[in-house]
Amino acid sequence: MTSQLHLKSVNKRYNPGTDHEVHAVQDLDLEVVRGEIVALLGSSGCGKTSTLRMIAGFEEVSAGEVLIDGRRIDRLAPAKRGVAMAFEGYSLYPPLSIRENIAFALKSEKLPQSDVDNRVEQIAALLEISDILDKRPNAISGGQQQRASLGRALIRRADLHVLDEPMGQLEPQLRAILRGRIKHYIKEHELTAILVTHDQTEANALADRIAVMEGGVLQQFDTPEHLKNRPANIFTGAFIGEPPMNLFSAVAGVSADRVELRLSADTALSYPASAFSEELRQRIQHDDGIMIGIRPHSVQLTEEGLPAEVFANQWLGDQTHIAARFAGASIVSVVHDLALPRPGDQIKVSIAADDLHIFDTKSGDALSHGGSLA
Ligand SMILES: Nc1ncnc2c1ncn2[C@@H]1O[C@H](COP(=O)(O)OP(=O)(O)OP(=O)(O)O)[C@@H](O)[C@H]1O
Repeated sequence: MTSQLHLKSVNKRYNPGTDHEVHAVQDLDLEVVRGEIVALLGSSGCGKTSTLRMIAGFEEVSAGEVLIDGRRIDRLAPAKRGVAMAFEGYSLYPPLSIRENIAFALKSEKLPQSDVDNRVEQIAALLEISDILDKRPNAISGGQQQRASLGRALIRRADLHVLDEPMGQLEPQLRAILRGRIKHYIKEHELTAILVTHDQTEANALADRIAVMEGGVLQQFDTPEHLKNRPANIFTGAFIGEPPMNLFSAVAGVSADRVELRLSADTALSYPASAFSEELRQRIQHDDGIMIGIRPHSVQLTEEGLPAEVFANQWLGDQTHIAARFAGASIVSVVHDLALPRPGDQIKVSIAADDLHIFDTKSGDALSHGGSLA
């Protein structure tokens, strides 16, 4: 597969050599293949916007290289990079109508006026801004401006589309509708896109692959499914998924026929040895510290599980989150009905070996998912 965007060991340092130096992006390697949608996801300050701004040319690369379609572009002016962008602050031209602003992006394609009109109408309908096409930017809302700016980017045929929090200012219902439409449009027109978001739902819905960043460091670059089922480390495990993964430190006891994972003096998970691969049994037996992770959706409430005491029960309209004291800490379970346990009730929880994620405490790296090595 051809890589359309290639970041090679890219670094961003703000205020280098001063007391205020920030190493915002650290040795970032990332390849986006042609036709792919990639989301940069992470909490505030993780370096995702700095990365996007370096690709677009609004911020210098401190070290490393950025290539688009095999061409090194990190020293070029933004307009010479073949990049179509929707950025907050990369504003619409105030004297032009929204229609003219969007059509302006097609100038270099030298199309007949009727084609320009059709394409503008089509993108405006997709983004639900048909009714404001003849208004000026200062006469419309922030959310409408954002969609106009997104329209101006998406209408172009560029080597790469760079979108910064493209739906950050829209209300949830409109976002949900537009997510599907925008994804379909990008795929239909075979565009390649990289976007920044701090919204997991948005990243999961739009992106083919998600780059999870924290502290300027890429934690994992993978499909939404793998991020959920095969998190590379404790950070990704805890960051991806709602409610967050339950995590416990544990001590492994491995005998010929059982594997015991001791979570506290009075709580241990016990499994037949055959539930874990031979290599994994060897590995956890010799590891000085492990953490085990269990997704709340995988914590089962059963008759024969380990005891826990409920302290909160939250019905969210389509599922219940039950929080209980367990192994000297707490555990959250998701149940898909209006579950009955109330605060103070005793429940029993079971965790299948297939649903366990095991991490090395020191490095944070995943050792296993569901009984076999990561
Ligand atoms: N112009 C700047 N000068 C100095 N430090 C900066 C500058 N821009 C960003 N930083 C710092 O670099 C780090 C990464 O910031 P960046 O904006 O890339 O993160 P982010 O993940 O996009 O956060 P957010 O979601 O809040 O925008 C942060 O510590 C931030 O304070």
